Amino acid sequence: MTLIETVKELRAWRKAAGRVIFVPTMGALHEGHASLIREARQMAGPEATVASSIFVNPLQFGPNEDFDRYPRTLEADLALCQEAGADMVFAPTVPEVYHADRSIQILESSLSKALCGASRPGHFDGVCTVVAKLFNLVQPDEAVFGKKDYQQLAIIRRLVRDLNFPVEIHGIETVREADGLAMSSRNRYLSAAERAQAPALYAALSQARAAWKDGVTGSRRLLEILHQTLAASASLGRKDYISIVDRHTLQPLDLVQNNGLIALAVFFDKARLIDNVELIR
Ligand SMILES: Nc1ncnc2c1ncn2[C@@H]1O[C@H](COP(=O)(O)OP(=O)(O)OP(=O)(O)O)[C@@H](O)[C@H]1O
Ligand SMILES: CC(C)(CO)[C@@H](O)C(=O)[O-]
Ligand code: BAL
Repeated sequence: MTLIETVKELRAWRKAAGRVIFVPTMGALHEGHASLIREARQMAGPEATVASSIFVNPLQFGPNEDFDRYPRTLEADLALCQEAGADMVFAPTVPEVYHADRSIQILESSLSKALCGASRPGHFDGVCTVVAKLFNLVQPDEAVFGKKDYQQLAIIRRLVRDLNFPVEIHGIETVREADGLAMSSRNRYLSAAERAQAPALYAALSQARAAWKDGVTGSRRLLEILHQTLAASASLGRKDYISIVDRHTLQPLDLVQNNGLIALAVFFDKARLIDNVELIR
């Protein structure tokens, strides 16, 4: 596996790389990331190249967010990438990616207004800007993203459509701990007591999904079910949002016939955790 840290080296690598499948990350890698890289390896077969990136993107963090203390574990990350089947990892510094006097960025004006985007203003503009830059640098044929960050996946699909990036986007199922908690780099911020309560998020989402499968289609009732479970078993959590939306447009739904998404974000002190389930027949 090759480690590349500069744009110049990356450009040279790309000329010889053939078909590329790309997995962008912010590092602090876990089994969720490993599953994306393994999936990319599967898609690539022996012929194509699997590339990953590790870059904590300052543009997508708000002024009071955790950019400075975001975990940086490069050595362990490289070992995980190699074990999962990556051929190349691009791990640039911030000045390598952003010119100090940069003056152009991407703004998303629709899908980013709800869910996480509502409480993280500018976050998805930062994500779109860095993903566009990474796509221009790595020039992948296909790219793989996790459904844990469902809004991000929907916005990346829109980015590719609206700006004509020749990249096929794949969404991969969320990998969970044995007790249901969605794996996330930010789970390490949880205290023991918070970690014990955090599986309640997926338990509540699963209960609402089970009720929907049993015929409850009204969002109001589904949200009541969710809130009841969370009130009973996640007393340390503070809701940021819990919403039922169309899984493509991310617009709120009153009734869910098909193609719904229940998405939530809950703060446990320093850790803001997100999770979601699809309501698909
Ligand atoms: N549990 C998971 N299962 C599947 N994919 C995941 C999981 N967690 C993250 N991903 C995906 O990995 C990619 C990189 O995400 P990122 O590096 O932000 O990881 P993260 O663990 O979600 O970190 P954070 O806590 O910052 O959200 C994204 O496409 C994201 O959706
Ligand atoms: C897509 C991404 C790598 C852009 O910084 C990041 O938002 C992430 O890790 O999900
Ligand atoms: N996985 C999304 C990256 C972020 O929270 O900034």
